[in-house]
Amino acid sequence: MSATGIPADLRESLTAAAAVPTLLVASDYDGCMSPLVSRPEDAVPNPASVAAIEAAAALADTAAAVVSGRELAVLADLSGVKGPVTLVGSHGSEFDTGFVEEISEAHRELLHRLIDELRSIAADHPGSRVETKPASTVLHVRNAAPADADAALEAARSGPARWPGVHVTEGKEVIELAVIETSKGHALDVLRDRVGADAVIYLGDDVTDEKAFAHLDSERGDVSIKVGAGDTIATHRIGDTDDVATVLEFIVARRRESTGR
Ligand SMILES: O=P(O)(O)OC[C@H]1O[C@H](O[C@H]2O[C@H](CO)[C@@H](O)[C@H](O)[C@H]2O)[C@H](O)[C@@H](O)[C@@H]1O
Repeated sequence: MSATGIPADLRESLTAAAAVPTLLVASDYDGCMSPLVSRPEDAVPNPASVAAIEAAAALADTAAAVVSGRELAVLADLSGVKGPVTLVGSHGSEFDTGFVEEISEAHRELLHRLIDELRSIAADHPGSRVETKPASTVLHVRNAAPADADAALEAARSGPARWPGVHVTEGKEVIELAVIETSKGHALDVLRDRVGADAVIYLGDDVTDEKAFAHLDSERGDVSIKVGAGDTIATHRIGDTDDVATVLEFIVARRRESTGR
């Protein structure tokens, strides 16, 4: 998609948002800034998206953020995105100042039990693997044969996902079990308040991004953009990670025109 290929209604919404006094532009990482790949540690970002989000953050009265399910330190490492872009990890619960909810000893103890349990499920289903993060653990089945993937996910759903205190999110070829509640929507509220944004633009592709979309309001000028297929409450949709770069570049160009810098 070239800039001229951006759907007319989305161009109109982005142009209006780019003209507000203070703007926040935020994107998800995996599936938006970075194409989905087999191994989570190989998820490198699209350089054009990195350049555009950094350019947005450098503009007057404009803030930019990447809000990801990744652990914050891993997000910083993998994305290579530099300040003044704000990075938020762990599905909106991990800021550079720490977690929005304190991770207690009881949380840590539960997390260890969850990791042990998911590792034992993964061992029984070839091709699946376990990712660990400070407040959650993820069972990945992208590289498992379909029957193994289904069986591994079902074992997690009917087992540790039902334990008390466990917060479950099913994403793209994953089930994630967290010991605290997470919300990208809450993260956007915090960022909006922090910078006093008059409008927020957010791009996301996965289930946890729906919580972010739910905190946006097109009536007040916010723009929600779903990337790829799947049900969504977002008001706009684009195709893939290349389109994300195109949209971010379009926002920067329009914002430059409207701020005159
Ligand atoms: O909120 P996001 O930035 O989109 O992070 C969501 C999860 O992304 C990662 O998993 C996904 O991407 C992997 C690499 O492309 C892919 O292999 C996997 O199937 C996807 O579900 C990450 O590993 C998770 O920790 C994030 O929660």
